[in-house]
Amino acid sequence: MSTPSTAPRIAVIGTGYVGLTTGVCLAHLGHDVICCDIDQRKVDLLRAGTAPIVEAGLEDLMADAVAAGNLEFALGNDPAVRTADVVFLCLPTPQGDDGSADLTYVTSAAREIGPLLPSDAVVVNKSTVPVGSHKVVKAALGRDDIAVVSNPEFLREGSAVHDFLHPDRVVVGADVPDARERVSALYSSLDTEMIETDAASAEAIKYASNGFLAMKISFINSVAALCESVGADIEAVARGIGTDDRIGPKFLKPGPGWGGSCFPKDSRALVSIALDHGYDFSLMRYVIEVNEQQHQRMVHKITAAVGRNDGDRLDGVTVAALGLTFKAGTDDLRDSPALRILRKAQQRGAAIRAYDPTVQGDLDPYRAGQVQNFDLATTALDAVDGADVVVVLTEWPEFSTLDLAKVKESLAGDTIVDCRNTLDPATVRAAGLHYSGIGRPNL
Ligand SMILES: NC(=O)C1=CN([C@@H]2O[C@H](COP(=O)(O)OP(=O)(O)OC[C@H]3O[C@@H](n4cnc5c(N)ncnc54)[C@H](O)[C@@H]3O)[C@@H](O)[C@H]2O)C=CC1
Ligand SMILES: O=C(O)[C@H]1O[C@H](OP(=O)(O)OP(=O)(O)OC[C@H]2O[C@@H](n3ccc(=O)[nH]c3=O)[C@H](O)[C@@H]2O)[C@H](O)[C@@H](O)[C@@H]1O
Repeated sequence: MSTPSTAPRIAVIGTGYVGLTTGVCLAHLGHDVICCDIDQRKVDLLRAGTAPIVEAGLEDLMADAVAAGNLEFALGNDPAVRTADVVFLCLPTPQGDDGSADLTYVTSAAREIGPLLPSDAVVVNKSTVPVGSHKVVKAALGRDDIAVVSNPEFLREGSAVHDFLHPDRVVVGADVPDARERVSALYSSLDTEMIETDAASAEAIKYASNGFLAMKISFINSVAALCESVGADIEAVARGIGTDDRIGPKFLKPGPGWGGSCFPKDSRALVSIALDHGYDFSLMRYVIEVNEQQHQRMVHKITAAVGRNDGDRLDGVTVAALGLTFKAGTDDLRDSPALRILRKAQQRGAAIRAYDPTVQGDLDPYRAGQVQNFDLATTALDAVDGADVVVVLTEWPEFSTLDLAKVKESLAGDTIVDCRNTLDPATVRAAGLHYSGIGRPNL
């Protein structure tokens, strides 16, 4: 795609999951984009044509956009922001000690770029930030002439490119109509619903979306627990309720509890935002509590699978953990339920031998720290060899086609705990193994 001569120049600050996807996709849509980051390793990889994250289709689109002359990468934000018409902030907003969102990355970048921006530039906040943050960003910029627009992002890791280019909606919130229109125009070639609103509502939409989705999963996990008690099958129940248009079939997959870089921090931030404004969002507090119970329920399943009682120690038990990322299709280990559950098993004395297709070879120090004290295997069967129990924690497709005869042969124990309902119980049983899933009847 060639760059139209009137194309706005876009600077994207932060090339993580959101920033890189945003930069690459906006360049793909024909805009003139420069992606900036302070991480030398990332910028070196990007300039060499390698995406630093696992994300379907991203590297190919990136190569096309670079070849078309629409996309560049820069170390640091100066001088890119000096000539930018629109600057996207795609910076981390991690959880602070009290559960609130930590805005430090966003405000320090805003303070840095404020004095550098040309007078007609617009700053777009794509990071997930508490309601009212547009005012905080504006104050940090220190510029009365620069409008701040909220344009929250709804992409999922693993399908980020698809989600960006085929969104259910694009939300653009600003208190200055002209700035809102300039940002909305960047998405004009997408066939989607545009939700144009004020900045505070746009910021609230993002937290309410993530909160609602987390609630849906906590709900289905609770129904799965009930199914186990009453002998019903959660797969049938989820199908039965999901066909009601008002409920919908998505986000009704039971599992080990929701995790990842956003739901855990955003659900807590929502509780914190509400409290700051005098409202006790008790529903959301329970959604979080149910999720924590779900992790604990998985540990109980592991304990039961090796013939121990609830609460017993797991000394002498080797757990073969299949999957470490917070879901399939991503290499992200941040707040992964798999890690939480395995750490709990470890605290009870279990040894962990883990396999994940994205946790291989030389890991960067952050990832290596996440899986510290795990024995890392290079194949699923290698992890299983001599273990006392197999626990499927991430729904990687390769686990649903495991050679169960070989598992049976090499496993010291006799049970697969399937925290993702990714295996067929009858096939597992036919291989001579016990099957323990989520909300599935024990036949
Ligand atoms: N990961 C996801 O799927 C989604 C994340 N979000 C939100 O988007 C925001 C960003 O999240 P991720 O992309 O996951 O974060 P990330 O941690 O993957 O990426 C952030 C990037 O910002 C860079 N950075 C930090 N300070 C900088 C500075 N001063 N100048 C330039 N670059 C700097 C870091 O080096 C890093 O590459 C967060 O608020 C998150 O809640 C929203 C939707 C989806
Ligand atoms: O703000 C964000 O960062 C993003 O958070 C989620 O995206 P993501 O964290 O990439 O992953 P999801 O696919 O939503 O899964 C989150 C967690 O819920 C779990 N999950 C999801 C769906 C389901 O039916 N059951 C279930 O247990 C997943 O395994 C995972 O642990 C949202 O889906 C995105 O819309 C949002 O932009």
